[in-house]
Amino acid sequence: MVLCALRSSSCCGVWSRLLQRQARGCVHSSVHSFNQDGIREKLQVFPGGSVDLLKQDSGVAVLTINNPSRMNAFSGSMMVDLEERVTQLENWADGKGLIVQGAAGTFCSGSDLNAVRAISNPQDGMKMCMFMQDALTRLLRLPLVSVALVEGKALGGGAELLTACDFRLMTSGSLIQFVHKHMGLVPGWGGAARLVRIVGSQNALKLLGGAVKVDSKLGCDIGLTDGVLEDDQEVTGVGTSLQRAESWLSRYVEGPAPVIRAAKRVVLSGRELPLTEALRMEKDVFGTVWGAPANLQALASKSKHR
Ligand SMILES: CCC(=O)SCCNC(=O)CCNC(=O)[C@H](O)C(C)(C)COP(=O)(O)OP(=O)(O)OC[C@H]1O[C@@H](n2cnc3c(N)ncnc32)[C@H](O)[C@@H]1OP(=O)(O)O
Repeated sequence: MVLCALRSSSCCGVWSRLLQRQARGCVHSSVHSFNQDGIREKLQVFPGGSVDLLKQDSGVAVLTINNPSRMNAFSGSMMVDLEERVTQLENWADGKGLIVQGAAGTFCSGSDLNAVRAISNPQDGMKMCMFMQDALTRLLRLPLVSVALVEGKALGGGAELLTACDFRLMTSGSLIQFVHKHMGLVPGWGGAARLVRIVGSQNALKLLGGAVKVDSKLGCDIGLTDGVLEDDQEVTGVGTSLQRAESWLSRYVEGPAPVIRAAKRVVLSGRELPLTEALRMEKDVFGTVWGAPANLQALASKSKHR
């Protein structure tokens, strides 16, 4: 993953502290007394559905939230699945891009309400929340350019999930809604913190406080959505939504994997670190591409950028 790959090139500062936490396997391990194995066991008690990963030769993987009979709600075992898929992606050295989608034409309806009812005590709720914060923080920090493909509905935790990608595409009939207020909740999977960074605090407060239904137009207007795809049924001859999402993503992942992954790393450090630390990190990442094969090949070809 991004942090693992940078381990050798940085030994101080904020990243170092993050690296130490990551090395212990969890974003929260040094913040809360958080026993990941304990919560994993509790989550496995609520089975159903799966989170499926397809790694393609193109360097673009597809992660599918798959529980169609419950509108792709996250069962407990799917939360564990998600964390395991993120680990697989962290270890995928050739990867460049990631598309996160829901199965059967809808994105994700959040937590499985059956599991939510069964673990409604605050202690277990907070453990689940820390587990998902960890998995989604690591998803966002992957050295892959990631895009959420939103078809149908993204509700509650489903809306939080899409904020853990670099970009969001919506099909024209799709809807994003942070319904937490209607459930007597606020986001807990890190969705509020990420939303503020994407749309700013004013818009984030409107979306959370009003449980506003965000269609593709509003999504584009406030910067939550990066592109709109026609619904599959409205389109003939231009492929499925997934194919169109792959086509949209292709311009950002075209080229050698080390360069694309380096681009994600410098953006990530710019987004997450104080300037001095980000500059140090940028220098370290720069050192991994300067004089490397892609750089030497470009110099030898005397390329022009017309
Ligand atoms: C982190 C905090 C959270 O995420 S709290 C959870 C927030 N999410 C919700 O409250 C979603 C509640 N569900 C809904 O509003 C509707 O089911 C939506 C998604 C709009 C779909 O409506 P509609 O197209 O009419 O289908 P439907 O209601 O018949 O649903 C089909 C079956 O799916 C189920 N389902 C749906 N969402 C969930 C969920 N989050 N957890 C568990 N089950 C869910 C429905 O109960 C329904 O099942 P069944 O066919 O009645 O057995």
